Amino acid sequence: MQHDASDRQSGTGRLIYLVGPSGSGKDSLIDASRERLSAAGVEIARRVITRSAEAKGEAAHGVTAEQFEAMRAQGAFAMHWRANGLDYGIPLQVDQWLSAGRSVLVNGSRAYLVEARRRYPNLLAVLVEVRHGVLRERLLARGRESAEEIEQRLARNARLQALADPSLHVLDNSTTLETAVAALFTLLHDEGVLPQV
Ligand SMILES: Nc1ncnc2c1ncn2[C@@H]1O[C@H](COP(=O)(O)OP(=O)(O)O)[C@@H](O)[C@H]1O
Ligand SMILES: O=P(O)(O)OC[C@H]1O[C@H](OP(=O)(O)OP(=O)(O)O)[C@H](O)[C@@H]1O
Repeated sequence: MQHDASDRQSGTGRLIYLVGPSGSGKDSLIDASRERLSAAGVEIARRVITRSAEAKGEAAHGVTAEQFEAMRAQGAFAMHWRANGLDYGIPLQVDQWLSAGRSVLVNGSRAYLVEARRRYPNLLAVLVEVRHGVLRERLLARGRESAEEIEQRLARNARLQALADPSLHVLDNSTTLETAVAALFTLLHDEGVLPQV
């Protein structure tokens, strides 16, 4: 089924497009917010990634490159991109949720933000940031990537930081996850995604 921009905006649901460098804590923030988001009626998109299912700390659906290409060719993705040597896809189900008036949180890509905004003009772009130096520590502590892959992620971050988009709402995750979760919910209330309390 083909969708155009007006189809994607027809519901009242809001796309919450969460971005930030690899290692800034997007997955951790999503996991720590999952129950509260669900209770508030916000859906969380499950990413499809060409990363092995055994990879630590990942709630995504791991597929082979061939499976990903077959899914893409069948139109299974609302959005997809390639980064860090991996393919990432966001299931088409996101569009059904939005059309039904449900807000949806997506773990997105900064490099894909312009295209995401073209498709979903009303999206809420949220940037998870950490203080200088923390990123390297977090990536090393996560222990999922090799030293070379970590350096590539840090270099990608340095390139993408230079393109910072002023419309991004910044959430700091340099301290505790609880602080970042609280900041996310404050933002969702302030932006009208969730009712004011
Ligand atoms: N506020 C925090 N304090 C300490 N460690 C954190 C915090 N947030 C995330 N981490 C840790 O940092 C690493 C990277 O987090 P992750 O959620 O995988 O980042 P991303 O999804 O952005 O790549 C993980 O090991 C995670 O446990
Ligand atoms: O254009 P960028 O903003 O750099 O984003 C590129 C990709 O990296 C991030 O994934 P994730 O944090 O899961 O990366 P990882 O594979 O290193 O965990 C993000 O969710 C994107 O899918």
